[in-house]
Amino acid sequence: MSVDLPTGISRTTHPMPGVLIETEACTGLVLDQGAHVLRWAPSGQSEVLFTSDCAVFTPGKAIRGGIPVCWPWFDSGKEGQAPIRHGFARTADWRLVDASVTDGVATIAYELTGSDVDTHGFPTDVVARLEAEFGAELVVRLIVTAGAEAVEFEEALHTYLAVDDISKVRIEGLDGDDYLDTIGEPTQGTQVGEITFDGELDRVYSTGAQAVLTDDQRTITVGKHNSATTVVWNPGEELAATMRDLGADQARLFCCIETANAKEHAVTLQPGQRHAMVATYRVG
Ligand SMILES: O=P(O)(O)OC[C@H]1O[C@H](O)[C@H](O)[C@@H](O)[C@@H]1O
Repeated sequence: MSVDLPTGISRTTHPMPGVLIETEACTGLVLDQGAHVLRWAPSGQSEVLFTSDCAVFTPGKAIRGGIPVCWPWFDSGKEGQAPIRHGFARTADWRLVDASVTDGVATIAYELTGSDVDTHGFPTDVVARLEAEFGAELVVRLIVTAGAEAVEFEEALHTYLAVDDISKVRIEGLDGDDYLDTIGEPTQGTQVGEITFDGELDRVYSTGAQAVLTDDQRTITVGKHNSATTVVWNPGEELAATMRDLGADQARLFCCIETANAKEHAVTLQPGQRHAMVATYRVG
């Protein structure tokens, strides 16, 4: 099915096939691979999403930046059983099914079903839909509809936010929330006050709250709905130096705040049931 594109939305092949959004409110880019939102800049703002200078744009390879969609598993899965780390969705080719501009807001919708990809044993009749609304705010919805059988999955909108200098970043909103620190042997903790960064940080928070990131330049608010997990990640210079698609100098330029349902917050749907997880991004 080919989708008619209204003014403000056009096809692109750079850096991979996808759709480009150019409206008065913002610019943006979504790639067909992974239904991957790679760029969003509201008018008057610099790019909100980070992309590594060393990111690899090769079909079938994960992309270091933007908003990778992790589904139906997060990391190595709830019990470490995932056949593909972070799931198959982020490297699969999704189908563009809708594109519209209403009241200056551009909306893009992609779908992925079991006939589009090797699901590695995950039920093939489950449908994943990614909707992204590009305006002065960015709204991203991951909507999953179960097929003929009950299904359990994890999910994350693995968002790389561009920051000026990670050592100056503060994240508010998670004070008092429990987390699993996944560096080395996992340990439980409870957040006290703001999150700040001094080297590698990798935590899976149990929380339904919004997170507010501030650096010297601006504030980015990540709101959410139907999400019981927030993952906060920065690899720090040492680990980043070992990652071919990142590098030591890039680690200070981003912070991941991931709207998710992972680990004990995995989602179970009964046959035919639907679940929509929503992340919203606002700069100011
Ligand atoms: O390198 P990737 O597979 O893209 O994963 C990148 C990161 O994703 C999440 O934030 C995990 O919590 C981290 O442990 C992981 O390193």
